[in-house]
Amino acid sequence: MLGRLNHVAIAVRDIAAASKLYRGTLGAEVSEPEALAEHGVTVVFITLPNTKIELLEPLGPDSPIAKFLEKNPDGGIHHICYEVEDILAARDRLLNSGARVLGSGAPKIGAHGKPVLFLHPKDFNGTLIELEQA
Ligand SMILES: CC[C@H](C(=O)O)C(=O)SCCNC(=O)CCNC(=O)[C@H](O)C(C)(C)COP(=O)(O)OP(=O)(O)OC[C@H]1O[C@@H](n2cnc3c(N)ncnc32)[C@H](O)[C@@H]1OP(=O)(O)O
Ligand SMILES: [Co+2]
Repeated sequence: MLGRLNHVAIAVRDIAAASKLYRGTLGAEVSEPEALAEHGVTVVFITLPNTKIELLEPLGPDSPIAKFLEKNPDGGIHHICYEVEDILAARDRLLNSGARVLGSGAPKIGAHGKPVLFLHPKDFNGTLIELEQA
């Protein structure tokens, strides 16, 4: 079911400073910040030869990133995103297996304009998994 690793997401307090670090110190290609109010994040993507790094800064009062940073003050790896060929078939397979699909279970549109779903970290070795329609 799982396709390529689409991105690894890192929660940061200051996305401008983190972008400068990746662009300057690490010499990486970093996109411009994009506010995704419906997800409570400001996001940039760092393009790598084989995948991307997603930097996430809290946006708004109910951001999941703000809550994550309360427990992880220095930031850190927030989630990993796998591509799937058919996100609805993937969702149904996961639900049938007893795994928790977060939210209503209906995919939302993510930063790449594709449908995404999230799976509860407690069901997957303490790792928040995002699935994105390939
Ligand atoms: C979609 C746009 C963009 C894209 O790529 O396209 C993004 O990726 S946006 C990313 C931000 N959106 C989300 O993260 C949505 C999914 N997340 C959630 O629904 C929540 O954050 C959830 C359910 C993972 C946790 O929320 P909750 O309010 O329950 O917070 P708690 O601190 O109470 O967490 C409960 C429990 O889970 C552990 N936890 C929380 N976040 C993570 C994490 N990122 N990785 C691993 N574990 C996590 C937390 O420590 C708690 O464990 P406990 O042992 O009870 O302390
Ligand atoms: Co993501």
